[in-house]
Amino acid sequence: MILTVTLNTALDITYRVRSLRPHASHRVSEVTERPGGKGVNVARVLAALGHEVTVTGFTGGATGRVVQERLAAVPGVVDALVPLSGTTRRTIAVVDERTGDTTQLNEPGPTVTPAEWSAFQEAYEDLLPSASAVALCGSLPPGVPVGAYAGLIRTARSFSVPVLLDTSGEPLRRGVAARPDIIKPNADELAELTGSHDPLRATQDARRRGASAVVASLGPAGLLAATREGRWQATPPASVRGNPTGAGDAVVAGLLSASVEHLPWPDRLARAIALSAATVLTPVAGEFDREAYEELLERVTVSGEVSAA
Ligand SMILES: O=P(O)(O)OC[C@@]1(O)O[C@H](CO)[C@@H](O)[C@@H]1O
Repeated sequence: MILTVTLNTALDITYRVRSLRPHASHRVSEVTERPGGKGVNVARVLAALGHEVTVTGFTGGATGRVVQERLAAVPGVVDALVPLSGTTRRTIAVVDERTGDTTQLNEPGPTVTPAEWSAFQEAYEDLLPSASAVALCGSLPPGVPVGAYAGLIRTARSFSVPVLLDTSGEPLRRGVAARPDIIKPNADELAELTGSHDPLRATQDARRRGASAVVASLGPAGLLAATREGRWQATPPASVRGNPTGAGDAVVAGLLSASVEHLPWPDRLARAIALSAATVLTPVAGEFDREAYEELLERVTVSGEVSAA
């Protein structure tokens, strides 16, 4: 199975409003609720692609129960979430129907006690022997040490399980130094990590800092990958309009799915960018339009060069 870790799970609430304006009161035309947090979205996409997936991280309180009930209804996803005395957070995405823009409000999440953090690390070690790959995704809730991902990467390596890290800020910086197999920053996260706003330089710099492969998601410009095997850029056939929440999680799912199938990098990137674009076309994170995905996969462009041996 593929293991996804979401330490800060969430109940993702999406509101659609006619037109979002600061200082105004709004009527919500549609509300959707989904189990979320980045690794949960990754798991839902992987399961839809036919992979066996186990979800771990923390869950607690009434919101946590809703997240678990909703997850139980997703075929192919096994729930291995660790209980928490605090309450799982909510995130709110507000979609402006007029412009299609999305505004995201993410709660910080519940405080994790040292005993709960230890319980999680034990559960994680028990899951690793059955994992073909692990994805460490999203923000850290209060109480979890800032070097948490670095530690989880080292533990995965001791079990010879490849790791993809998708986070930001200091947890990303420390995680990169622990030498993950893949990181997937967006342009801002990459610039914050390296201090460079030139994506080409920044991806190379992030590799020098410890990541074996760097796949930067550059929004409508697609994906830029720097790996040991070579460098590539993957672009969708045309820019797609819709809800971008979860587009990065679909990239992670595509990369993991293709890497456990041992596909070459250009195929991994093609799958990732097609899934990401197909996710933008659906109104909520963690879901994608399969027909659109298959059609986009035929038309994505991957250009680049293989490194000299
Ligand atoms: O606060 P984090 O952990 O960085 O991000 C959380 C989150 O906004 O990311 C997903 C989209 O990628 C949403 O489903 C989710 O709630």
